[in-house]
Amino acid sequence: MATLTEARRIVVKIGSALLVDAATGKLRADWLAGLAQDVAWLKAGGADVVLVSSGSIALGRGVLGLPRGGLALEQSQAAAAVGQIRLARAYEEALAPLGITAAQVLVTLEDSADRRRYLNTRATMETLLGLGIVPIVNENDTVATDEIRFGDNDRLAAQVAVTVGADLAVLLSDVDGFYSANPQTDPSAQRYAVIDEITPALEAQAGEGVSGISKGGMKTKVMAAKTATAAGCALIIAAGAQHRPLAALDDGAPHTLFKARLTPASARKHWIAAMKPRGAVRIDAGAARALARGTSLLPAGVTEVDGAFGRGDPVDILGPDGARLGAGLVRYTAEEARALIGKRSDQIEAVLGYPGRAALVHRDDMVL
Ligand SMILES: Nc1ncnc2c1ncn2[C@@H]1O[C@H](COP(=O)(O)OP(=O)(O)O)[C@@H](O)[C@H]1O
Ligand SMILES: N[C@@H](CCC(=O)OP(=O)(O)O)C(=O)O
Repeated sequence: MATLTEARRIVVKIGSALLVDAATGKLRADWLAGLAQDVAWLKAGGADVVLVSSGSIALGRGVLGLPRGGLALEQSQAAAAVGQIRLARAYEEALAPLGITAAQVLVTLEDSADRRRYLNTRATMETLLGLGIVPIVNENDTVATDEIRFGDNDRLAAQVAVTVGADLAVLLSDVDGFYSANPQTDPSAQRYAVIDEITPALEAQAGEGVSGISKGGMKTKVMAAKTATAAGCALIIAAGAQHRPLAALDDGAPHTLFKARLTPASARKHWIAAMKPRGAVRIDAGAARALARGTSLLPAGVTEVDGAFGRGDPVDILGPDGARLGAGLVRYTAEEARALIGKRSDQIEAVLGYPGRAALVHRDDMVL
């Protein structure tokens, strides 16, 4: 299990109520400065950090002078457009003094449902993290219609955690964990410290939020925990309102930990193995030996390509005798793969007319 200081890649979700003062509609800049220190501390310990931050609507509605209470979809989208620019700037200004570069990433539900967009998002996030940058993710509220919305950043955070293969997600909230009932309305509610398995009975204990500027309450947090833990990512719900909430968590502040059910790598392999193949590549004996040693599949070892697949699609990997060795996500279209049969890596650019990638199927995307 990954605790805060052991985790290698951490997604932290920040709710609107933490970042924006409900009474004034203003950003809580001192709190954000503390959070930036927490991020710098985690990065100094060697972790990659992704922030999923709500607050665009809460910030924007203050600027636009919109009344309290529910907003029409167009109003919240307009508020998000105004608020998001301020939100991104606030993170940039909080992180820059600590030598950390922030990047803004706005996504919709479709970006995780469509495999190519999903793989693209993943590649971009990987590049950003490789450069030491902290991506600040939010839903692209201005373009997302109701049907294609997450609508709450709890589930978005879990999706981001799965996408980047995080081993820990932390949902910072106005409550310090998951209780047997809503503690704001039921004083006898008890906080769970550790949850190994999310049962229907447990799920039924999660209620809506009551704070007014937040979305989803505990229901979406438990749904997020289900998504994350099934993909090998532990999830913590903790209170975020205090100064430096992550340092406080490390000092033993109360929280609820949902344990991961698999490692991120094994969860990914389960996912790949379960996909329906869109084609097949046959490989030679040398390539089969190389794959068994754990290397990626290069075009040089391919002898035949079947099917009409696109980039990122699952394909079967067949041995020289046609026996199925495994499956993987292919990095080229069927047409490109055919053109690359038997080619060395230094010939790829000449064949395709652009540099391309060395591996046809990367070992992280392969299950044997
Ligand atoms: N079983 C529960 N345990 C804890 N909090 C709960 C529970 N059921 C409902 N809640 C409510 O969920 C709220 C947290 O969610 P929410 O208001 O959406 O905050 P955030 O902005 O962090 O997403 C709590 O303040 C509480 O009112
Ligand atoms: N994307 C929306 C966030 C919606 C949301 O989940 O809010 P919250 O419950 O405060 O985390 C925004 O930036 O306002």
